[in-house]
Formats: sequence, structure tokens, C-alpha cells
Amino acid sequence: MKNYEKLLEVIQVEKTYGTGQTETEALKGITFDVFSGEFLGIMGASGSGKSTLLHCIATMQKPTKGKILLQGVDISSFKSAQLSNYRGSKIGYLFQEFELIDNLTAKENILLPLAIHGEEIKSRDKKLEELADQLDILDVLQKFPSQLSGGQKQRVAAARALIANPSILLADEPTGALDTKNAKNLMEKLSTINSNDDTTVLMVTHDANAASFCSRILFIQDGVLFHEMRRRVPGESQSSFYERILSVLAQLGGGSSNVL
Ligand SMILES: Nc1ncnc2c1ncn2[C@@H]1O[C@H](COP(=O)(O)OP(=O)(O)OP(=O)(O)O)[C@@H](O)[C@H]1O
Repeated sequence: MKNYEKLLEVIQVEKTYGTGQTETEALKGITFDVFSGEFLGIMGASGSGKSTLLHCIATMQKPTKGKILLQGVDISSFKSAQLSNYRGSKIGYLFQEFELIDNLTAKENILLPLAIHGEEIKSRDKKLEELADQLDILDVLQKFPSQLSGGQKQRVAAARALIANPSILLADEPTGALDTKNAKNLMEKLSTINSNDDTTVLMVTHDANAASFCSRILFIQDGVLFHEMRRRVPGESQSSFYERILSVLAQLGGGSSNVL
């Protein structure tokens, strides 16, 4: 059994966009912890605030109120060098639409975050090889994004998000642009990396299949926490967890569909 430590604390976070008639309260005071080594899912209907939450954690948005602490330190207190370190090596970000750079090879895309942060790239050769092996992209490293399948593109993007050894991988709908087979393949690989390397993952998803790989799921409704569910240990099967996820989604208004 893993020894979980508190890695991230989200404390009463509120986020309001716009003012007056255009004002939208995307997050209305949300509180939860993320423990080191866990695979945490965030689910909720469209517009419930999931991406806003991830953007606040990634410092792409600033909460209107509340705090986010990484290992006890308020991320809003970071000055530019700390902020750059946080964005460059404490968090990794995996987007729905891959966001690879077309005129760089897969390998160059993966190493880009290190180049941006002025790291000695050679020292990461071992990490690159290890990730490429884990994500099954060793034979496409010299190819350009246009020469890759959607599944390969997302696995390259995952390697890029993980190359700097982040404390936490933030994944925003990582299977959203993939077919069922590639989605399952990506989730299996992320799940293995999560358990073997103890990489903490925080993943927003609409997809109950993808969510069934998580160890815990937070359900958000209208900017607040609606429900929390944990995969039973030891040994709840993925299919049993999947069925329980579907039943919560149904309460949230998702009907019998596996996608909200
Ligand atoms: N930049 C923005 N300016 C104004 N309103 C915004 C902005 N971004 C999001 N919103 C609003 O905030 C609310 C939450 O949006 P958010 O994108 O966080 O939801 P979500 O749960 O990720 O949705 P989806 O599943 O559709 O991606 C929505 O009402 C949305 O219209």
C-alpha cells in the first residue's frame, strides 16, 4: 500500500469571470487535497468548472478567492523564478488536442520544455528513453507530428509533459480526441507510469472508461464539490468501479450515457 502525503491543497477556491451582466461564477469555493502518488479524476457536466480548476492549479488562471498550496507553499506567492520552476518542472500539462509543434520531431517536442528552461538535455537522455519505452513511441521519435496517428501524438505529448519529472501531471481531457482503443491504450500507460514511478496524476475527464483507471474521483457540479468516490482497496475491479461512476453520473444528469 502506498504511503500518501499531501501534495496539493485546494482551499476554498473561487473563480469569477467578468463583471456585471457577463459575470460567471465558475468555481464557488472548492476544497480538496491531492495526495502524492494518487491518480485523481475530476468529473462533472460541461461548464461545471473543471478546466477552470485545472487552469488555476497550473497558474494559467488566478483564483478570485482561496488558496492553492503545493507541498504547503501558496503558489500565488511565487515570484518569477519560482513560478517558472513551478510551471517548468513541478507540473506537467497534457492537453486534449496534443498541442505538438508541427515542425519539430517527436523527440524535439518531448525535449522542448527542457530546452525552454535551459536544462542540460543530455542528462535527460535516459529519462527520454525510459518514457518513450513506457509510452511505446521509441520507433516514432524521429517523425514529425503530421506523420503520427492520434494515439501516438497523445503519447508523445504525455512524454513531453513528463520529461521534466513533474511532481504532478495535470491532464485536461487527455482521451477526448482519441478513439476508444487509443484512449484505453493511453490510460493503461498513464496508469502504469502512475503506479511504477509514483507520478501523481490529476485528470479532468468526461469519459467514465478513462475515469475507471483513477484511484479516486471528485465530481463537480456548478463550481462546487458534489461527490467523492474512491476505488475500493484491495481489489475492486475496474468494471465495478466503472459501474459506480456511471451511477453517480446518472445522478448528475448524465442519464445512462458513459459521457456527460
Ligand atoms: N475565459 C472565460 N471567460 C468567461 N467565462 C469563462 C471563461 N472560461 C470559462 N468560463 C465560464 O466558466 C464556467 C466554467 O467553465 P469551464 O471551462 O471551467 O467548465 P468545464 O467543466 O471545464 O466545461 P467543459 O467540460 O465543457 O470543458 C462556464 O460557465 C464557462 O462559460
